[in-house]
Amino acid sequence: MTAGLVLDRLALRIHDRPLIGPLDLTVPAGVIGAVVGPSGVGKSTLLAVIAGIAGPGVTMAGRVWLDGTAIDGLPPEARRVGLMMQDDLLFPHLTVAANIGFGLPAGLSRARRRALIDAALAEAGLAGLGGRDPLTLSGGQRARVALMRMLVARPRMVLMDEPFARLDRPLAHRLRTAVFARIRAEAVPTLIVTHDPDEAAAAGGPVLDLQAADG
Ligand SMILES: Nc1ncnc2c1ncn2[C@@H]1O[C@H](COP(=O)(O)OP(=O)(O)OP(=O)(O)O)[C@@H](O)[C@H]1O
Repeated sequence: MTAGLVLDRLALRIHDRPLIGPLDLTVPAGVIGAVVGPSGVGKSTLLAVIAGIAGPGVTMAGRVWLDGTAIDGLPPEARRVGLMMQDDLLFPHLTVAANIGFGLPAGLSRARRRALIDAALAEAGLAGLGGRDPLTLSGGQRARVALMRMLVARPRMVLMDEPFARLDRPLAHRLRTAVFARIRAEAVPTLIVTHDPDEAAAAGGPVLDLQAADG
């Protein structure tokens, strides 16, 4: 069994048009791989296929393995993917604490939920801000809420689509360093879509450079 995420002769089509692949990639547990390539080549679609949330026009051949199990036939909720996107998509009508709590499994006691949320807030440097409306936070703070919401769900892999692209460079750099360290500590395989060569290098794992599929 190969621990981690394995794309095995994965090829994607959009309706009748080949989009990417066939390609192979192995991202071991605790390693962050980067997906790069020109705009429109299919980077976001690749992540959506791995997560099981691609639209009906997208078809795939090949297999997606996670820790030795083929996950490509599983419903998205069974894949246990943590997603972080450019727009962090925090729920504006929920408090910061409730946004993080949204990632927690059902069935926990109130006290346990509260303890986990407080620990996540403290880790993110947001202690005391749990009652705030997300729209009153800075971009960097919102990104940290999105990270903690993802991590409290204990994902088995992490997929990030330009999560820092909207932040200014110094902040993006600081946040990226912290997020990468935190994700490595979770020891899950991770893929990040990026246009930034520095970010791909900082990820440190394999780089998947997508080019337009021929024919
Ligand atoms: N469900 C769908 N139906 C039809 N076309 C789609 C669908 N999903 C994606 N596409 C098309 O597939 C192509 C790849 O899109 P995708 O967003 O994956 O590219 P990308 O490499 O992430 O681009 P960018 O770097 O600009 O974000 C685009 O031409 C897009 O319009």
